[in-house]
Amino acid sequence: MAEVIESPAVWCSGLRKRYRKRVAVDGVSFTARRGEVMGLLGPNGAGKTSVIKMLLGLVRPDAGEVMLLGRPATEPGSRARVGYLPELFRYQPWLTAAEVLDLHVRLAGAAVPAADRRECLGLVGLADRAGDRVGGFSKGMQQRLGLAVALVARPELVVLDEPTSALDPLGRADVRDLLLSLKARGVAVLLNSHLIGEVERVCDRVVILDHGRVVADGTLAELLGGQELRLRLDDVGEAAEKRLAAAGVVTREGDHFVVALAGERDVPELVADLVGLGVRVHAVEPGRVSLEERLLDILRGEHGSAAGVDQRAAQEDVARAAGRDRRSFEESAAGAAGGDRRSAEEGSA
Ligand SMILES: Nc1ncnc2c1ncn2[C@@H]1O[C@H](COP(=O)(O)OP(=O)(O)OP(=O)(O)O)[C@@H](O)[C@H]1O
Repeated sequence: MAEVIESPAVWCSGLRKRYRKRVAVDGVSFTARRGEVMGLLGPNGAGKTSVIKMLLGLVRPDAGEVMLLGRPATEPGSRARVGYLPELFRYQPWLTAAEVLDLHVRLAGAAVPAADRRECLGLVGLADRAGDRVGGFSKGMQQRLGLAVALVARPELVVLDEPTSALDPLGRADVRDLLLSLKARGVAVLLNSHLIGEVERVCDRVVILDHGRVVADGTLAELLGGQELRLRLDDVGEAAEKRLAAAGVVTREGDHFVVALAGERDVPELVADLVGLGVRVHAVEPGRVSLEERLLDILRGEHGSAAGVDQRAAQEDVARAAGRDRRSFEESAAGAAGGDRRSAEEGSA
């Protein structure tokens, strides 16, 4: 029997966009698979929203091709199974939340039973506000409504441009659960977010953009590399040092030994060996390079380079050892996220 190969949720190749003299997107290519949550990361102005808008036909690319769910994005029908939450969202203030959903269901030409529409509002925590006018909604409630709009027609691909920018921590946790439940149902999600912790928790794969180019593309495991172990030890003799070195590359951080585990995953055996060699073991903590550290590493390596780094070089770059600077990119980026707003084409795909 012939193998059925499912088309990717998103495939794009060589996307370019210039706004007057400014090159916003400079040859972007990537693939997002079905049932995968893919994160789009990068600093302000990197081109993330421009890429998203080109994928959805809201901005015309100067060059490049896009396929959505196996169909060329130039076919209007290719967006029928795509849900979209734009970065800047505004809904008709005179309509109720339920009416906004009804309108979008009609625009999508979808047949969604009333019970499913109500359920969708419930999913985003707006069940008891269905009959209230949107004009009286807080920003976070409007963003929740935007999520319902993106999800109501049961899309196979959901594109979310900063879906939690207006949400409180509980709302963010709700969205995380929502994304995981979409993934469990085989829905593909493309997520643009500055909240790196959020991306790290839910994404299978990450594409990092900088200056309009892809500077890294891979699964979290590929980007973050192997596991680290932090051990607080006393009385480490020569034999114990050798045993540690056999487990992986060892660095010292104060009274901690940090071991980048090279294949060895049997931590209890390592600890037992160390104890056997007379070492006093005070603490053993798992550690992994965070996506935030990796992102900063990549972006710092990139800035100022004239030619940009190709994806393979970038991936080799990210496979290198742990990041150094622990400044919170998430906080600074989230704070800056509201800073560079332009008029944007809005709407549902
Ligand atoms: N409509 C537009 N007209 C002119 N320049 C634009 C327009 N849209 C985007 N740009 C420029 O293109 C570049 C990329 O912008 P884009 O919004 O895609 O970045 P982003 O990565 O989404 O940024 P942010 O994280 O700040 O939302 C920026 O330099 C921006 O000023």
